[in-house]
Amino acid sequence: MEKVTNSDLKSSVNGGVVDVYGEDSATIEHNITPWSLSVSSGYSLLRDPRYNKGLAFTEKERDTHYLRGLLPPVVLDQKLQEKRLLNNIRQYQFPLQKYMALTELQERNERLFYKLLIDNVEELLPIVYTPTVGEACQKFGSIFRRPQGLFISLKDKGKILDVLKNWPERNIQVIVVTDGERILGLGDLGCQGMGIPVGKLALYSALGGVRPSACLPVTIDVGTNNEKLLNDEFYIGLRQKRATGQEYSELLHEFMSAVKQNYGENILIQFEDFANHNAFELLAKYRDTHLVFNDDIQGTASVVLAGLVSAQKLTNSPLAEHTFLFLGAGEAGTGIAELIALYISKQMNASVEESRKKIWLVDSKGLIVNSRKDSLQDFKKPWAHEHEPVKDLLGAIKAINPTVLIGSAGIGRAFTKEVIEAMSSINERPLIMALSNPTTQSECTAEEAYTWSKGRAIFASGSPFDPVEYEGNVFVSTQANNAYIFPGFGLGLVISGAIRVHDDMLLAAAEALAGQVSKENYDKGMIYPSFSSIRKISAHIAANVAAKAYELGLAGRLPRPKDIVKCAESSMYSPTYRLYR
Ligand SMILES: NC(=O)C1=CN([C@@H]2O[C@H](COP(=O)(O)OP(=O)(O)OC[C@H]3O[C@@H](n4cnc5c(N)ncnc54)[C@H](OP(=O)(O)O)[C@@H]3O)[C@@H](O)[C@H]2O)C=CC1
Ligand SMILES: CC(=O)C(=O)O
Ligand SMILES: [Mg+2]
Repeated sequence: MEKVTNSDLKSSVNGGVVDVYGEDSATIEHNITPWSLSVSSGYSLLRDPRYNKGLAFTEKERDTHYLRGLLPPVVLDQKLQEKRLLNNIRQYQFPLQKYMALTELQERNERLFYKLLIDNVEELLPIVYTPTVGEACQKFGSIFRRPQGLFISLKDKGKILDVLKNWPERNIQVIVVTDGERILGLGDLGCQGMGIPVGKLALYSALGGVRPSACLPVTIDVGTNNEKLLNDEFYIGLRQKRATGQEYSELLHEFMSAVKQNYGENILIQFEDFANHNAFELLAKYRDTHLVFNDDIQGTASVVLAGLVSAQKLTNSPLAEHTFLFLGAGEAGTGIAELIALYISKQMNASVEESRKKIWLVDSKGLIVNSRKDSLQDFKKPWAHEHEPVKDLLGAIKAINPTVLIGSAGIGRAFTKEVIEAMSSINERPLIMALSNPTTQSECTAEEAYTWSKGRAIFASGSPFDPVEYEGNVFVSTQANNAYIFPGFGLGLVISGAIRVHDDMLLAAAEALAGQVSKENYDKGMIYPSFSSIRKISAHIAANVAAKAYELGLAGRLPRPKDIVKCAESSMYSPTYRLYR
């Protein structure tokens, strides 16, 4: 097995660009940033989240690093610190208080934050991620304490490269960027969408093992059309309507160019929570020139496909024999539909066009059918099949007889009792996914799915639900959430030095995830593995993605490691404290 060293990562991740900020090559005409390196000690060491260990500094470290007297006498190990923090977090009544406490910890002692998150992932994921992160974004202005991530606004036009240079870390491997227009199913939250890239990148490190210092959250503020926020005195963003058209695309283009110029060819840019009209366009525009990945379109597709592949064990019928119906034909809905069609086409040796025929989508105007084709957005057109118009979901279920129902409309409680009953009357084991986030927008609860289907549904949801007891049986639903995919997917791109994302990598990631579902999981009715083993899962996803990158000739990091799973595992960030000399 090849050992991954920091210098390997440095040269491959930045595409060989080591003089990142052009300081060495700068001529007298170029402006440079006067960054300087210094060794942290004393009071400033305690205030540096990356190196602070709080009460865990040893006696020797306290002597060497001028900490005597700045800490009380006790020395606690990381385990005890973790226990104390968990106790404190559990005392808070409201999830938002827990979110704020965890954010403060991240800002105070980064390694302890990640240790706590990794060791208690099932308990804390709903806090740093959906559903609580949604509430945090809604109230971001009021709870704002210290800025996290990089804010780029219309005011920075022409200066985005300089803004990037203000970020203190140089060896960035992953950027998650949003413009805040479609935050979960909560709509336009403008600049307050920053909670999402921050949360996603926390998962990149905790779940996928990408070093926190290599992660850069970015929010591009082009205004907001959310009147409530525009009138909110605590709103943190630009107080104007959203820029659109040329003004929008020029700013985004400047950003995309500056990122590549600053960090090189191998920087991964994950688009997150853009409204669909921009999301599809940005992906199409940059997928051939940048290492880009749209989490809502592609990551969601991969995670849902994994769940469907894994569910074959419970339904006893191959994917090609299913009929799929979606409520919601946007980024998530059409992204998933397209990957299912690609998967089936490969399985059946059929064309993608042929494979699309068993996949139907409903949007706000009803079933997508041929007679609507002229007025449809481009990304919906492949799904316009020959059928008479059907106005609503229940009508579509009756007309199409689906075996799988997937909710991706962001409309809470759209899977009514009638909908679940209709699915249960057609299928012995109806497969139902309520993908919309946060919990308020979920198409139905786990309890509703199991109760209304009389315990027959195979159910997964975007946001988590507690296990449900129904007629003496306990049903454990799992999360169909792209959080299973993007951390390992990104790690796979990073360790292989990939230069582009290919759809076959999404299939490879889905197969790796499906392969991690155990008999024990199936016995409980789960179609995804438990999040408690997510680092192992991520290593397998990363390995499959990296292997695909090598196979497709898209990997820049040569030679190919012999054991890619081990390579992925050994590349993962560990938050255990280090000793300071
Ligand atoms: N679990 C997961 O991992 C993920 C979950 N999601 C969730 O999926 C949801 C949708 O996201 P996304 O696809 O990006 O959003 P989009 O805005 O791209 O798509 C929403 C779709 O829902 C349709 N819709 C809206 N209202 C209704 C209605 N009343 N009846 C029928 N259809 C309706 C829209 O129709 P029209 O086109 O006519 O306007 C559109 O097709 C969000 O809640 C998001 O949180 C997203 C990504 C990942
Ligand atoms: C999970 C996610 O990416 C979303 O709901 O947008
Ligand atoms: Mg998203």
